[in-house]
Amino acid sequence: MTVHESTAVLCEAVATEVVRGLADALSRRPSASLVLTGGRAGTAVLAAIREHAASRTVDWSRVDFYWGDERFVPADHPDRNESQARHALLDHIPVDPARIHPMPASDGVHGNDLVAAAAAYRELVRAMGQEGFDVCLLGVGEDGHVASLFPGLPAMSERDLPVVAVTDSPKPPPSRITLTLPVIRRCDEVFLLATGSAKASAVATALGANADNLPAASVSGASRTVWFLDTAAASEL
Ligand SMILES: O=C(O)[C@H](O)[C@@H](O)[C@H](O)[C@H](O)COP(=O)(O)O
Repeated sequence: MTVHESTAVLCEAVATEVVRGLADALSRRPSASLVLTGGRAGTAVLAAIREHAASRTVDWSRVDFYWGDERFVPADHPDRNESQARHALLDHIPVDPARIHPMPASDGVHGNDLVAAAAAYRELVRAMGQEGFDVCLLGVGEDGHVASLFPGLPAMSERDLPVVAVTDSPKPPPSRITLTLPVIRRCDEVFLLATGSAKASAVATALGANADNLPAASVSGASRTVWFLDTAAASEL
């Protein structure tokens, strides 16, 4: 766990760790993979990566970009995590377009068929085999959700399928696609992001003795799990 005095300092710290993790993976393999998250903190981290001095040390053309979750809305809808990620980072670094793997939109090849769209992304993730993603970013919600895994909802109980459809998200919009716990737990490094006093209760619960099955308390990386907090989000620890 690391605590930072401001969101800007937190984002710089996360950017440093993401760049390090990707560069390390690329030193060992032909490609690396990064799972992006939606939300304000997740998007601010992407902008920090864009501005980061060491960002140039990463051969971005060898990085595969996936999403932890996505809102099932039209591709040009402002709610799309993909649009926000492209604006904050992907449009500004030398990526290989074929290595950007957005979750389907509701006006894509699967039309408004959320189940088919989730199944298509499931096959994409399955094609990775048993190897996990290298780095996974997860914003933490006020209720302790991560990705589109919400407390007590069915997606939290999925232990087989790596990707599922969500139709009952308490955080609008209701229809989403999300990675599930088993595939998140195969990620090598998981970085959880929480800023602001509204997250303080969820953070304290997730890191406390009675986390139960809070989604944010249920995820971990295969080799490393780091909580990045600002002082407000850490204020109830
Ligand atoms: O698609 C989404 O809504 C996000 O993936 C979601 O999991 C988000 O990361 C958290 O709700 C935190 O969002 P904030 O950082 O905006 O509070």
